[in-house]
Amino acid sequence: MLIIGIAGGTGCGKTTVVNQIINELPNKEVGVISQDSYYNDLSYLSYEERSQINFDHPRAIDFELLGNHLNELKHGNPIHQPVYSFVNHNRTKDTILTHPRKVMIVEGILIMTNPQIREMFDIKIFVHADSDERLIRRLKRDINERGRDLDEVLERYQKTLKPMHNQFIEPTKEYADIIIPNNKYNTVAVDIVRSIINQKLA
Ligand SMILES: Nc1ncnc2c1ncn2[C@@H]1O[C@H](COP(=O)(O)OP(=O)(O)O)[C@@H](O)[C@H]1O
Ligand SMILES: Nc1ccn([C@@H]2O[C@H](COP(=O)(O)O)[C@@H](O)[C@H]2O)c(=O)n1
Repeated sequence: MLIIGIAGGTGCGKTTVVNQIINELPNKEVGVISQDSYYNDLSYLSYEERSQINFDHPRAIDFELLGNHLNELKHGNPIHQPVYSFVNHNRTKDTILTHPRKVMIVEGILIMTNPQIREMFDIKIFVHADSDERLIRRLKRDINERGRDLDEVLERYQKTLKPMHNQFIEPTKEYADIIIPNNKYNTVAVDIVRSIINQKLA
């Protein structure tokens, strides 16, 4: 199994790049794991308490479960990937049965901050977009898709997102084998990653 980690700040376009990469690849051969599925289970907190959590700090992620799941997949076993609700700030009761594939892509802002997880990646990719571009995209996406309003996104950006990005996420760029510039759609970089995957699948 080839495991590809794709990191980068919020709004840099990780999900979009992953979708572009897997588009046109046989879906029985490539699987995707999202770090968002591995936010800690916060069922013991009220909604108000959950909304105060710093979701951009590495301790917000259940890396133990993510590591166990990647190990299971490596050993050929299926996993039950949790499903996350951004609206409720919590895991749902649902899971997605995820089967091992020849190529597994793991994407998320913090996946390269954890040494054990980082070591599991055969290829490490960092998607870069400038912070103003990321903020604009994040605003539009969170308002349209994640049930947020303007003040909420801007307050989170100033209080946690920006400092956490600078402290934890941006420094992981140094671990990357490939950095994808993504201020604009980057079809050349996507084609290169897809051809690496095709070589593995051949
Ligand atoms: N290169 C790009 N140019 C313009 N908009 C983009 C680009 N890549 C992604 N987007 C848009 O930005 C938003 C955030 O992208 P997404 O892939 O969800 O980022 P991430 O997963 O890194 O948070 C989405 O609405 C997406 O359509
Ligand atoms: N309940 C939550 C949990 C996380 N976030 C934000 O999601 C961002 C990571 O997801 P991307 O798709 O943007 O990579 C992260 O910056 C968290 O602030 C949230 O808003 N609510």
